[in-house]
Parts: sequence; C-alpha cells; structure tokens
Amino acid sequence: MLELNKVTKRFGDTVAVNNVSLSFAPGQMVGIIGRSGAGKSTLLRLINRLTSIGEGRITYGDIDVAALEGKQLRAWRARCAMIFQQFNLVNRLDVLTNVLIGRIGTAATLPVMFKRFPASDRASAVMALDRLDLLPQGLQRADTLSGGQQQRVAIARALMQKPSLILADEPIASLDPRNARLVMDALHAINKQDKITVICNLHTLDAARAYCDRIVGMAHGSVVFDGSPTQLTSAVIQQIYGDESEDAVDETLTSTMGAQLPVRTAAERHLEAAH
Ligand SMILES: Nc1ncnc2c1ncn2[C@@H]1O[C@H](COP(=O)(O)OP(=O)(O)OP(=O)(O)O)[C@@H](O)[C@H]1O
Repeated sequence: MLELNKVTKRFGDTVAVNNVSLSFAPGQMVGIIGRSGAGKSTLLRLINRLTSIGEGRITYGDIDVAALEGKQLRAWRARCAMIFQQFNLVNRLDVLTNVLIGRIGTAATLPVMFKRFPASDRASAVMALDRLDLLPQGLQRADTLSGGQQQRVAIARALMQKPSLILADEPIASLDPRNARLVMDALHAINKQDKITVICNLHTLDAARAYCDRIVGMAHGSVVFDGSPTQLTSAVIQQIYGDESEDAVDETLTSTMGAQLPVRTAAERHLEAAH
C-alpha cells in the first residue's frame, strides 16, 4: 500500500501540494484530475522523489520514501515507473534500445552504456513491444514513430523496470483521440493483467471516467474529491475546475470511439468481470 500522510510541498510562496493524505491499494487504477497548476504533477513527482518531500510522510509498505538514498533511491524510482507527456525517448536510438533502457537503474550501468544487454533482457523487451503491438517498429528510430506509438514505447520501457506502480503524468495530453485511446487501453490492460497500480494525471474528465476505478480531484494543491467516477457530480466538477468546467468535460476521446476500438466505462468492465 502506498500512503501519503499530510504531505505538503512548497516552492517559495507557492503551496503546490497542501496537506494531502491518500492511500493507494495495490492494483488500483486512479485518475488525478484538476485544472492546470492544481498540483497533480508535483504529487506524482513527490511519490517517486523527482521532487524532494517537504512536509509529511510517504510510505510504501515499510519503505519510508523520504529516507531513501543512493542505490535504494534508484531502486525505488525503478519500482515506480514514470510516463511523461512528452514520452522522453532517445530519438536517435531504435525502439528496442529505448525499451531496453528501462533496465538502467536495475541493471549494471556499464554493460548498458555499451548496449550489451543480456539475452534475457532483450527477450523481455521484445515481449513488451509485442504486447504493445509495436514489434514491427522495433528497429526503427524512435523519432520516426507517431506520438501514440512513442508513448506506447515509453510504456514498454516502463514495463522493463518491473514496476509496482506506474505514475503517468498527462500521458495523453499531446495525442489525438485515437492514439489517446490506444495509450489508455494499454495502461488499463497492464493495470488489470499485471495488477500494477496506475496513477494517472489527466486533464480531461472523460478519460478519467472511462478508464479509472477511482478519481482524485485536486484544486489549489488540496484533494477536494476522492471517489468513484459515478460520484462525480456537476457540483464536484465545478469545485475542481471552477470556471474551466466546460473545457474539462471535453468528450472527444469517448465520443469518437470507433467500432474497432471499444472503450468501455469502468462500470461496464466491472460488470463484465463479475460474469
Ligand atoms: N519546480 C518548481 N518551481 C516553482 N514552482 C513550481 C515548481 N513545480 C511546480 N510549481 C508550481 O506549483 C504549482 C503546482 O504545479 P503542478 O505542475 O504540480 O500542477 P499541475 O496540476 O500538474 O499543472 P499542469 O496540469 O499545468 O501540469 C503551480 O503553481 C506551479 O507553478
């Protein structure tokens, strides 16, 4: 269980995250929503220590995240893989090598620097690419792929870290609706099949509603909502987004769903799983 207990993070006079307490049970798919500047990115960056923890405590089982240093900190960062809006691939390297780079942090650095990855890692990378439907692109340069394909390479790279958690910071903000759906489908499948906890910052409500079991709403650094998609009333939406509420209810992702790419709501998936 990942637990945040009264976590506050300030940047000068700005309180980016304000007294946040949240628990994430293993295997949840959680959407963090809120307007720009609400503190969503800072929250994810605190969890994997890209940002130092200000006040409060973050624990994962008996691990005190703030106390980690050196090798243990690197192991923690590998354990909670980050996915970024801008993919963060090495453009000039091929897709397969980009995926293998996920082993850095868990593997010895020197062989990795010389691209001497063990056969077992190469086999895992091929399987991760296959799973994300990207095997044919394995030997292409990363920057020849579409944005959606690049984000799926980033997800394959994250899988190479054998993470317990995936922290996705606006993973679909740069993508068209079709690619956004493919990326969210991939994250959802990994969450359900591998039981990896996924915490995903999302700009718009429809993606959070369609894919997440639980939604956390942030405003001005604080958690103002924590519940299921069905509990998100228009009053809550107004509290989270204020005068940006109309933009937040952008439904381009779900309204353009084609026959080959059915996106089901979390509620429909629960029903299916129950049968
Ligand atoms: N490194 C930093 N230095 C100074 N201020 C920062 C830093 N990182 C974030 N902030 C500030 O903290 C607040 C929360 O920012 P954060 O990026 O976490 O919000 P967000 O909800 O992720 O927004 P967006 O959706 O635009 O990324 C903002 O006021 C931001 O300007």
